[in-house]
Amino acid sequence: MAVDPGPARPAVLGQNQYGKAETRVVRITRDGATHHIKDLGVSVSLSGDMDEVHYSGSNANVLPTDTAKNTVYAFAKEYGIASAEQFGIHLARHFVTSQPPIHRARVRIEEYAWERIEHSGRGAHSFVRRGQETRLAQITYDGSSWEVVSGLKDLTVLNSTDSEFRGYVKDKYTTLPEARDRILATSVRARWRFGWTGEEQPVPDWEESYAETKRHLLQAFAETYSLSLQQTLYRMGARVIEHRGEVDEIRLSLPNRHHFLVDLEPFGLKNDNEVYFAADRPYGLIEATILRDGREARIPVDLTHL
Ligand SMILES: O=c1[nH]c(=O)c2[nH]c(=O)[nH]c2[nH]1
Repeated sequence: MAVDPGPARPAVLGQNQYGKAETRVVRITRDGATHHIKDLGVSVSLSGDMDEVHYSGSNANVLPTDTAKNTVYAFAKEYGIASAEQFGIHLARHFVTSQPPIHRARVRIEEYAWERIEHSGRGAHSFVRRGQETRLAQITYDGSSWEVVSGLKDLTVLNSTDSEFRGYVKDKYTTLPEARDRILATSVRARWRFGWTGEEQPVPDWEESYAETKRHLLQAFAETYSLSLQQTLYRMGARVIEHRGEVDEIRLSLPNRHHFLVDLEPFGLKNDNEVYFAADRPYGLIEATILRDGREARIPVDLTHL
């Protein structure tokens, strides 16, 4: 008897693939007080004998996309991330050789590069994202008086240790575990207003002032042992006011770019503060103005429109 060819299909399945896109994995490797960071967005696309899941809904050949995500995290722990290419080769080989229905795996990786923040504090666990910031300036003149506000946005920084968050209010909706050693990461958005209002006063060296203000923001971030992002924010602003006499006021808007430890216990692996999931939203948003004592606050509260 001839094999049943199944129902005639007027609509035939063409190319198909599936997987988990943009798994954000941050791998910290600790070499004593010197930390190394790898930060990747990994997208896995698998294809092979996948007709049935489309035609009949049978999942018998389907490795869940959730498993693809878990594999990325588990491999980051077990094998480390020497390079994006090596990590991708490892993953692609795993999917094709361990699952007979999967014939092809494509792994696309975006790597976000970090540089160390040079500073005089202890440890080497402070990083700034390469590509860096956009500089901003706003100048206002009414015929007699000047107001200059400078600033920056998208200056992304990360401390892989020396950050805690504990002792906060707990109500019946609080589930956040206290953290004694967490990653602290943010994209700095800042505006600072100069005391200079007119030509009779010496004009600040704008280029030097920008470079130094940025340097102080970075150094304060790197050198503060953080009990909260609020405390770090205050230290960043205060350091600018303390060191840059030309600046009267600074406003900082700091998104708390949460990095959650991945639970690797289900795979029999211990996560010793090594593998993190970098969440993009929602994020905490911590904002404040720091003023030279006696000066007036004039920078708008909402920095998005300045
Ligand atoms: O530094 C922090 N400040 C907070 O106010 C806060 N809230 C939260 O959930 N995590 C954090 N972290």
